[in-house]
Amino acid sequence: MSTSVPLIVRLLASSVSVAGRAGKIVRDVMSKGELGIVEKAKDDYQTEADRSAQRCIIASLSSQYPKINIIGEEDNPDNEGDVCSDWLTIDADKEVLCLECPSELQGIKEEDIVVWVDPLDGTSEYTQGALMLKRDPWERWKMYLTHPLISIKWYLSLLQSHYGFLEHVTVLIGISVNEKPVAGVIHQPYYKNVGSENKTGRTIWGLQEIGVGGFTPAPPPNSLIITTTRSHSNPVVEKALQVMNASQILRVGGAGFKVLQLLEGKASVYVFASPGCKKWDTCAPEAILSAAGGKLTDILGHNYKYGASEPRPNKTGVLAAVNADLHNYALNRIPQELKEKLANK
Ligand SMILES: Nc1ncnc2c1ncn2[C@@H]1O[C@H](COP(=O)(O)O)[C@@H](OP(=O)(O)O)[C@H]1O
Ligand SMILES: [Mg+2]
Repeated sequence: MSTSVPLIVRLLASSVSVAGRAGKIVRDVMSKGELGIVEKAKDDYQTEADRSAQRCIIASLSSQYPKINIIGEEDNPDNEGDVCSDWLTIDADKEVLCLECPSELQGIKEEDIVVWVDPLDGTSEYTQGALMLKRDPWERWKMYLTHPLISIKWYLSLLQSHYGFLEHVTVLIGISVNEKPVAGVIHQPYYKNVGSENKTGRTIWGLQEIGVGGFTPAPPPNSLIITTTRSHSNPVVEKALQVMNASQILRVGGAGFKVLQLLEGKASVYVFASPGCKKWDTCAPEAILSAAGGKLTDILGHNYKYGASEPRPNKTGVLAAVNADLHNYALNRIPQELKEKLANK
C-alpha cells in the first residue's frame, strides 16, 4: 500500500479489510459448533469467536502500524494464543484508499492514534443465535438444556425470531485521535446471509468531515422510535425509556447494531441509561454516527473521551440520535434525578 496515502485513510482502509476477515472467523467458529463460552463477569460472556477475531484484528493492524495503541475488549492473559497465518490481513479497501483526508487529520502520527476493538459486539445474541442454526429440533432442545444464557422465555422467542439475532452481531473497529472518535468500521458478518449463499456480510465505515460508506443512510422514521438493549435492562433503563413518549421501542443486541438501526432509518434515538457499555462498544459507532450528522454522548449529554488512559467502562450510559435536535429532545426528557443517580454510581 502506498505510504503517500495519508495515515488515517490507510488505517481506515486496513480496518475495513480486517473487519471482514474477522467476520469470517466469527462465522467459521459458529459453523464448527464449538463456541467455547466463558463468563468473564456477571452478564458478560466471551466465546472462541471473540478471542480469535480479536487476535486476527490486533495482529494484522499492529504488524502494519506498530506504534498505534490498539485496545481490545478481549485483552487479557488468556487471549494470547497463536495467530494463524491466514488471519493476517494486510489488504486495504480500495474505495476507502481513494478518500480525501480531513484537513484536521493531515499531519497526525501513529503515536497520536488509539484504536478501540470490539471483535464481536452482541455476544449474547451470537450465542443465542447459535441455537437456531441447529436444524434438528432435538439437537436444538439439547443445546438449550446445556446453554448457560437462555431462559425458557428466551428459547420460545428465539424459535419465533428465525435467526434474527445473528444479524445483531457486529465487529467494531473505532479510531480515535486526541481522545475523539474520528473514524470507524462496523462489519455485520450475518447481514441477510444466514442460510443463504451470500457469506460476506456487509461493512459500513465513517470518516469525520467525509461521511459514511458501505451503504446509504436513510432518513429517520416519522414517529419517535427508540432502540435499546434486549439483554441488559434494569428498572432505571426502563424508566428512561418510559419518559421518552416513543411510538415504538425496539430491543436489540449490541451497540453497533443499534447505531446501524439509527443510520438505516429504523429508529431515531438509542437510549441506554445504565453502565455496561465500554469504550470499544461506542468508539466506532460514535465515529460513524457523527460522520453521518448524528450525535452520541452519555445520558448527561457529555462526550466520552477515547484516550488510552481513559477508564474502559462508559459508566453514565449511552444516548445517541440521528441528529442534534432529536438528541436534545431525548436529553431533556430524562429526569434530573435519574441523571444524578447514574452520575453518582
Ligand atoms: N450490564 C452489562 N454487563 C456487561 N456488559 C454490558 C452490560 N450492558 C451492556 N453491556 C455490553 O455493551 C454491549 C451492548 O449491550 P446491549 O446489547 O445490551 O445493548 C455488549 O457488548 P458485547 O456483546 O461486545 O459484550 C454488552 O456486553
Ligand atoms: Mg460490545
